Amino acid sequence: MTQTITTNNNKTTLAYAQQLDINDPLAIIREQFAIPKQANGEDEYYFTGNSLGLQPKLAREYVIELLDSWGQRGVKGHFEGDHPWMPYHEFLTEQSALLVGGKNEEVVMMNSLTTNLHLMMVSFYQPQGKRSKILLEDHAFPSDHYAVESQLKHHKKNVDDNMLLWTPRAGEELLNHDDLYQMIEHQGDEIALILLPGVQYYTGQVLDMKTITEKAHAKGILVGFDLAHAVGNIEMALHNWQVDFACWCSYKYLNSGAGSVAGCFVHQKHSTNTDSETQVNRFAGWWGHDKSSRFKMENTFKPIPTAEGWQLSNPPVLSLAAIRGSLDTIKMAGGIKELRKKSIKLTQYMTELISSELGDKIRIITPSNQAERGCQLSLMINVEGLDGKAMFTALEENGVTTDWREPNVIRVAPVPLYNKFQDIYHFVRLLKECLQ
Ligand SMILES: Cc1ncc(COP(=O)(O)O)c(C=O)c1O
Ligand SMILES: Nc1ccccc1C(=O)C[C@H](N)C(=O)O
Repeated sequence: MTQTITTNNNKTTLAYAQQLDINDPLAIIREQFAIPKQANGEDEYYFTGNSLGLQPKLAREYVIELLDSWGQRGVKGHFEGDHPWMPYHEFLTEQSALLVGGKNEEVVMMNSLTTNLHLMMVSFYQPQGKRSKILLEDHAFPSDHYAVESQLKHHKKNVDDNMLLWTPRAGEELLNHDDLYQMIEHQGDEIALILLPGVQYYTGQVLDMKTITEKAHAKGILVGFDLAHAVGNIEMALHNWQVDFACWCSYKYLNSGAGSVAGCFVHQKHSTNTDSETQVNRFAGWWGHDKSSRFKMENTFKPIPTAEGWQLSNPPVLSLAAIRGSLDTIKMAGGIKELRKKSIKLTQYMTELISSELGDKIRIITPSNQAERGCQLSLMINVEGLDGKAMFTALEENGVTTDWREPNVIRVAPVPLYNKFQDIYHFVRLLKECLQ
């Protein structure tokens, strides 16, 4: 396709995007990733790090290293080598804690996201008397809905009466925090748990986790966050915000491969009590048991007094190896602070280019304020007779990978670890051509 972008001002030229790439201190990190190719052999314009992140070369290297250790050592690999499997999850703790702003004692990589949501609700959804409701948002990722609904049923609670939904106002896509605060104010003593995303998967809206937690706690409500779209994307301070728990997956902005092991945060205030009568109840397994006596094979569960005390099984170490490779790559880039700096520039540039090149043909439903959005922009096609799904397909045929989410949004996420400013230039150019 020819380049049809107009050059009425500097920002709309390819040269401008090239200049941004030259001045980008993180540009070199792209080389640490495997970039999928188009049929013509050129790099894809990949914008779906919000669904599945690209493969870090270190992830591959560490997985192969682990396979070799298994091949060479057999069972002795649990205890031998540079990265023995027994404590393998511990190699991930420090970097994971930095990503969510938790203490090392508050973070553990284990299980999968929805599994962890369930385990956390077992511990932190304890309906008592009229305080029996769970508040979530109406458009929460379906898995979260199903998890909440099944937890209510598990407690023999009527779902319609006990699922409280925070819904955008009529005709709006974004959630209005004032509406949530009103619900907390007026129905707070009926709510046992608030479970919300850190970043909403459909609109890309960042929620004010700090204020939500404060307001909920003032009414005696526990708060958990699903950070699938937040971790590795925005900066967080879960410990200081006093968040009770959080769960996230590692295959989006954490680039650890499909279905890779997930993360979990449990605030210190809930884990230090190991008294068998008064400790926070949980579904327990041997990997959560005190490490020094784990192999004594005794029947009394003594939880590790940290988030690790919620582990069930010895983890799939091949997956942990991929996560370690990804976390080391993020560290190489300078951590989440540096990623966020570039991310803000990428989304800002994309917003400006869409606005100047496509005007009102595209409506960005993601908040325009930087504090309320991360990498992802959610686009609606605003042209009579053109449907978004067809546009998504046309982009795909031109080497642009985005994703389509029903009912009518194309999600694009320029990711600071591996996206170039030039990717954005080409995305807008091709979108413009597809729209014509
Ligand atoms: C917000 C959110 N919650 C839950 C899930 C489900 O995750 P998993 O399949 O890893 O349990 C996803 C992604 O698939 C998600 O984006
Ligand atoms: N794990 C997957 C497997 C297959 C297809 C999509 C996913 C996703 O992760 C979707 C993502 N959570 C989303 O925000 O849409």
